[in-house]
Amino acid sequence: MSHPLLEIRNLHKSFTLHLIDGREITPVRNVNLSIAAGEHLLIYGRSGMGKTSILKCIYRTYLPTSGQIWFDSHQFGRIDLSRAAESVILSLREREIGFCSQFLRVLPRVSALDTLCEPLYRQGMDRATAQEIGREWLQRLSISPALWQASPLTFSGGEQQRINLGRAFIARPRLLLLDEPTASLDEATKQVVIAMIRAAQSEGAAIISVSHDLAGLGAHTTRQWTFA
Ligand SMILES: Nc1ncnc2c1ncn2[C@@H]1O[C@H](COP(=O)(O)OP(=O)(O)OP(=O)(O)O)[C@@H](O)[C@H]1O
Repeated sequence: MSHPLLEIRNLHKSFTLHLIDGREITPVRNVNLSIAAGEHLLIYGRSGMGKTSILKCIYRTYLPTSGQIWFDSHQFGRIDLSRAAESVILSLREREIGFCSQFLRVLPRVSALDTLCEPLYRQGMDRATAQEIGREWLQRLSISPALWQASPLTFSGGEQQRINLGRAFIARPRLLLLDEPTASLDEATKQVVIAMIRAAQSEGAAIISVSHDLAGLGAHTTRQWTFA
């Protein structure tokens, strides 16, 4: 592999279950993996094993219990995401690392176009330019123009999922973390999403997907890792 963009060493994540006698569980135990630009790694494994928790540790939604997550940042050089300051993490999320969770968090009364463009607004891009890019993405995502000014709150599950993915992709992050990107999509929509992921990969993004879709998405990944 060429020089890794991300390198995880001995990652552990434990949770204390305060509501159940303070018991501790450690779903993420001694995880080591790395990924280079232009690669797509698929993490596969039984439900509840800790796959999503790995993505959340990388994105720092979760603070790792121990281990290191080295990221080769454009802005900050090689940096350990498990120890980086909050301000650094926020800046990386704005410019270098995208995350698509399984569920879209929608603000009421905000249109699909603005929901999609929000990562560009946050970068300081002017609204007209951002919306031009946003409209291109809505087209690419096969969202009907009749829905562009509507709130995604009223959208179908598959439409919400596409807006959610678009938000992760629109700022062209160098590292994309995708949690079940093809779940709950019909075949045609799944192909749209797979094409988007492949395009990001060919533009040099490193992608880590957590997915049960070995036959569909899995066929387009460069590596698969069974997490057990
Ligand atoms: N914030 C949290 N607090 C307590 N326990 C948690 C938390 N997040 C995850 N867990 C627990 O950690 C374990 C792993 O969860 P995780 O969501 O990472 O699994 P997964 O492999 O992604 O599952 P699935 O394939 O079903 O999405 C589960 O037992 C879950 O209940």
